[in-house]
Amino acid sequence: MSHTEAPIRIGTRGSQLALAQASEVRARLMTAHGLPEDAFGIEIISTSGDRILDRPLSEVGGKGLFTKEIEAALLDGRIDIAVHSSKDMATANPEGLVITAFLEREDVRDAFIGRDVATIDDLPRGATVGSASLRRQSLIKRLRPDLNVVIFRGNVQTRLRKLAEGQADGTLLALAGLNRMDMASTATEVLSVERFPPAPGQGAICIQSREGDERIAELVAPIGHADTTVALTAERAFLAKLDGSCRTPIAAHAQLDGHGQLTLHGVILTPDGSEMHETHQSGPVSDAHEIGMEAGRVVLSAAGQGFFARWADLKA
Ligand SMILES: NCc1[nH]cc(CCC(=O)O)c1CC(=O)O
Repeated sequence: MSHTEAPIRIGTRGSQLALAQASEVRARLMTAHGLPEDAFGIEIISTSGDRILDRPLSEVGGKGLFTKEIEAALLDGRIDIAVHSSKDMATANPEGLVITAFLEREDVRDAFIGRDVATIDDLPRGATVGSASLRRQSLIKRLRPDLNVVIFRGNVQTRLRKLAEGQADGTLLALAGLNRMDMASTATEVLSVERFPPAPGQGAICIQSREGDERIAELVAPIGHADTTVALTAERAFLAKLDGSCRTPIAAHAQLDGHGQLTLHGVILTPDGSEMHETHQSGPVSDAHEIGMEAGRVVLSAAGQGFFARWADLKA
């Protein structure tokens, strides 16, 4: 069957993971509406996050790095739908764009990938772990202060190549990404959410469209996932509360109990992992945003002014 209308253009990064996510969105839209594959076009857009590979994400500008160029294409009308990893999105939505839906979350946990050993505990003293994420660097140093952490930038395939080449003894990746690329067997250890709390939004695909584009809003509505949306609302509110005031590592994970209650685990750490402040805040799912804000206030006041000042010293 061939489709006569102009294809709906889906914008995505070109990494294998990004393409897997865009294909999943297309497949879900095809199923939801009985549309053929050629009703959609996939447009690859290169982002600064794909091009700048020699510096940690926090130095290059952090959030927005993997989304800015795709959002510009959406605003310009070069694409109709943007597909992002929610984890890579800033908390402020650009003017003229809206988050149309979050898809049902994949596994939220991080995985350890060891070269010669299977687990973090089995790494020899002083072993090297590669990661570009401040959160992962900090959490692994907290577990194993003896480890040497090096910056690992690039997409999943690049990082796994660096690991295979011996640039590190282990690395950390989102299990969601590995699952989406049928690479779950690459993980040698799956890390629990309490021991290794994930990034806000980890494992959830986000769809963005132009404000007022009702055709796209209607098309996308059936593939949105209500529980994921609630969880992401809480996690992103926590991030928004902290974002303005610091660039310290942040972790957040919201869980629903199936009876209308949500619990958010929110965490901030120093980059060396020596100091951590965390809270669990619960309430009705209808208060997701407020629960996230409250968790942010709690960890901010527990950390105190000195927490951020000390980190400024560390950076200098
Ligand atoms: N820019 C990195 C990025 N953004 C989203 C994911 C994983 C997939 C997800 O969290 O949905 C990854 C790779 C990783 O952290 O291993």
